Amino acid sequence: MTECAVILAGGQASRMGGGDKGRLMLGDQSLIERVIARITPQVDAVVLNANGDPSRFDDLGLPVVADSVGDFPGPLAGILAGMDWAAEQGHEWLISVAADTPSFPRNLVERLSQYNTPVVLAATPDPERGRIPQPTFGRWQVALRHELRAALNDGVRKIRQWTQAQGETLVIFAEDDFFNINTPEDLAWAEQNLK
Ligand SMILES: Nc1nc2c(ncn2[C@@H]2O[C@H](COP(=O)(O)OP(=O)(O)OP(=O)(O)O)[C@@H](O)[C@H]2O)c(=O)[nH]1
Repeated sequence: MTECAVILAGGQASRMGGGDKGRLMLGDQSLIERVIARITPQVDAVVLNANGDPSRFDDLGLPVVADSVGDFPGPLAGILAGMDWAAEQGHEWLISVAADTPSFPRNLVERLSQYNTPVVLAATPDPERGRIPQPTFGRWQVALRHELRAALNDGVRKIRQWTQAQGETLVIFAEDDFFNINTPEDLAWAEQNLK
């Protein structure tokens, strides 16, 4: 079974002051270069989800797909864009990862693919809440795209509002694997703590 992945880079990065968050440098590589390097060995094909002029990503050598629903509707629309691309390419399953999370697990796809339920999400352990879903990191059955499109057209925006209705499976990973970079302070922390 072939797996493909979408890198979600379609946000506005407002907490970072705008622009493409994935282009921020962390050490000698940008966030998105780190994400590409980490996901590529885990799947058969990778597509980038971003809005605006796609030619600004030409140097990355990946196909680029934009959101097809509204203006900045959130990552669920990026997952739909990835699913539509996956369907065109003949893939049955799609992995999603976020462009602002440079150190996600190297065994992400292996772990998520152990479950054959239509939606499988990564989660991290939490002493109080038990687990915290990381809903931009998931494995999605591409055939769900028609239902997802309908939900987005109905105004659904929160990923888990939709995934819980699909009977999501949560897979627990180690606590610090999904540190994501939202603010300049996060980037400074990552420069000190992430390799
Ligand atoms: N396709 C798509 N992806 C999005 C959208 N908004 C956020 N994302 C992606 O979802 C992930 C988490 O994004 P956030 O950090 O919550 O949002 P952001 O827009 O990147 O940053 P803020 O504006 O600071 O919240 C990142 O990979 C974003 O690129 C959107 O409207 N469309």
